[in-house]
Amino acid sequence: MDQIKEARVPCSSLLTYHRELLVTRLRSIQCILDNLFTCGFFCQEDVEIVQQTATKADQVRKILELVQCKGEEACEYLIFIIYKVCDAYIDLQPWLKEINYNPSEDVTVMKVVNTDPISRYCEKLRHDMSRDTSFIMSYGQQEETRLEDLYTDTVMELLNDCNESLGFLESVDQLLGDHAVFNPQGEITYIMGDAGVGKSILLQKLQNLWSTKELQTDAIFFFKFRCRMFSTFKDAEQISLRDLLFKHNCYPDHDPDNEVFDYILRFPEKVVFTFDGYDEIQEDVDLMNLPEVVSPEDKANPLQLLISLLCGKLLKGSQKVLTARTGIEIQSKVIRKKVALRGFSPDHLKTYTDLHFKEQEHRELVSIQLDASPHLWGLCSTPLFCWIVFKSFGHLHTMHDSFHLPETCITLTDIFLLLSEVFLSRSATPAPSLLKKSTRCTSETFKAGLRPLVAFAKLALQGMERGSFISSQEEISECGVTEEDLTLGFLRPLSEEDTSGSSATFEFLHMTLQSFLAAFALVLDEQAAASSILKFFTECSRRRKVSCLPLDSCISSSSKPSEKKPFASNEHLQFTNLFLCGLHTAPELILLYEHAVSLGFTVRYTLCSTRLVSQCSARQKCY
Ligand SMILES: Nc1ncnc2c1ncn2[C@@H]1O[C@H](COP(=O)(O)OP(=O)(O)OP(=O)(O)O)[C@@H](O)[C@H]1O
Repeated sequence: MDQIKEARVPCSSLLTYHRELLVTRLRSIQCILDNLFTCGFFCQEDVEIVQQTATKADQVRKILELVQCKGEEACEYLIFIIYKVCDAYIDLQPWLKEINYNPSEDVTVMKVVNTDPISRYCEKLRHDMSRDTSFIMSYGQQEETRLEDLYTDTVMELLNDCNESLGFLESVDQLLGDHAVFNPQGEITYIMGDAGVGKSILLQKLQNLWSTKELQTDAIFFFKFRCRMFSTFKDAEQISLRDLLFKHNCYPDHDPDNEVFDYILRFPEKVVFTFDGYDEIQEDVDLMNLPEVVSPEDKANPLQLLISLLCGKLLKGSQKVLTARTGIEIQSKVIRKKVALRGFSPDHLKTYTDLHFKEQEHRELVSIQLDASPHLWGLCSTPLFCWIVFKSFGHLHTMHDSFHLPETCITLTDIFLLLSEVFLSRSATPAPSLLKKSTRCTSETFKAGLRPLVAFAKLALQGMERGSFISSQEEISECGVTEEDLTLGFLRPLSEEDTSGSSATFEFLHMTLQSFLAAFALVLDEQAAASSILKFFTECSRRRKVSCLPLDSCISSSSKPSEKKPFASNEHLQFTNLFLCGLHTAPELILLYEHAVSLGFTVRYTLCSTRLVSQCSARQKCY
């Protein structure tokens, strides 16, 4: 052991011998100064001497000079700082390997505090990411569930460029790995799936795993975006890549020299991006006529920045995870790996049931009903619908001591009517007493909740018509939704990162709920012309063939869609159409119509039922 110690090259000699390399590669001077000062090797005057030196290279020269004057222990400690804060001194890690650096026992007991802006920023990112992803946002502003208490794996099928199966992904932490990569040149991991199948939650899980260092990746930066945010900027608005990353995620503190952004530009492979909901992009910017963004210093339209990032024209080498609804085509040459989400398998559903219901008795009751109804079972393989069904089970139990869904409750329209009933009953019914539960009376709940229901439905329809999933406070008030109504659960607040504006904005709990309520509004609208109820049918048949997205126009010269579309996909409109079909037979609606008429509403029930049935009977099987 002593012999090994004697054989060591003194650290002061190493600093002399490799001086030139250190001068060119040593960055993050402040962290070195902070630690040398805290450990007593440098006094305040030494620190000031270094800080007053003009250039970075001269500052390093000064540090080396001073450290060498302080003796071998100080030199050894300097190298130890470089070794310990490896993220900040990434350029010097090969050098440590080259000199076969191994810290001595004496130095390892000394403390090194990481005050490097890059490492501090990574810590801040992880901290914020953990805070933002630890809960599943649900039930308006009132209830939140811990992600770890409810997250259940879903079936994740790996596909090749021809959409042939390459097997299944076993767990989310392997998502960024090399398994099933069909195109190593591509940089996008593309996740697709139907509405409510769990794409956003999968990303949330991925982000949460990264925040706790459980994800298999050496990425130290993680930026998350919802694609719809890119459509909320004004056409002429231009921002820099730096602002896009920092203002819409988290800002680096104490970084006067812009070291964090420089680092990101130098090491893009250390960055992971998630872009959720590519189908939600409103393509009303003429991308073909915008100049390509290739310089990270240039300001550009945010949508253009997004496309440049996805195509690898900006931050080439960074890893991108992109989600979109099934049916959105993206060229294979930019895709590295493709994953199709297929929802809960029977085993997943069992796990989810166990997580959702704490009482064994409840679990059994739910399982019996699921087993008895293949249709309900089918709906529950989609996590969103499963969540609604289970919430409704819970509601029925709390309010009415019943644990049975009505026999009719097997279509998606029924499920959303039940959800609406659950929401509306929150204001209509007083808190249930422990001893005496009220009797469930659906029609009474709907009657009592007609005013807020009509207001939410109007808001949903207006959003659909102007092509938006986001509502401002003013729009909400204009439709007659009150402060109190907001607590029912139909809407949830959007975080500032998801929008470009600063005032409060809201979205419906899920886009399918907006589609459902829009259908509701269509059948209740007393003003609109009779033909308007079918307007989305016409819209959908007109748009069916258009499926190109901005990414296509960026990476190839594919023809530009001829029409201006409010959304890249019109699935939300199709949902509305299908809900219209479903609604016309719902018994709750018949009662509600009667009530609405007695209150002076003119409703189109008869009209819509006759017209829609003839138009859509083929499509309404499960709606
Ligand atoms: N893996 C999961 N474990 C538990 N619950 C889930 C899971 N996936 C989804 N959910 C439930 O379903 C709801 C909807 O999921 P999510 O928003 O991720 O769907 P989506 O595929 O992104 O839908 P869309 O395409 O409409 O945006 C979640 O809020 C959550 O309650």
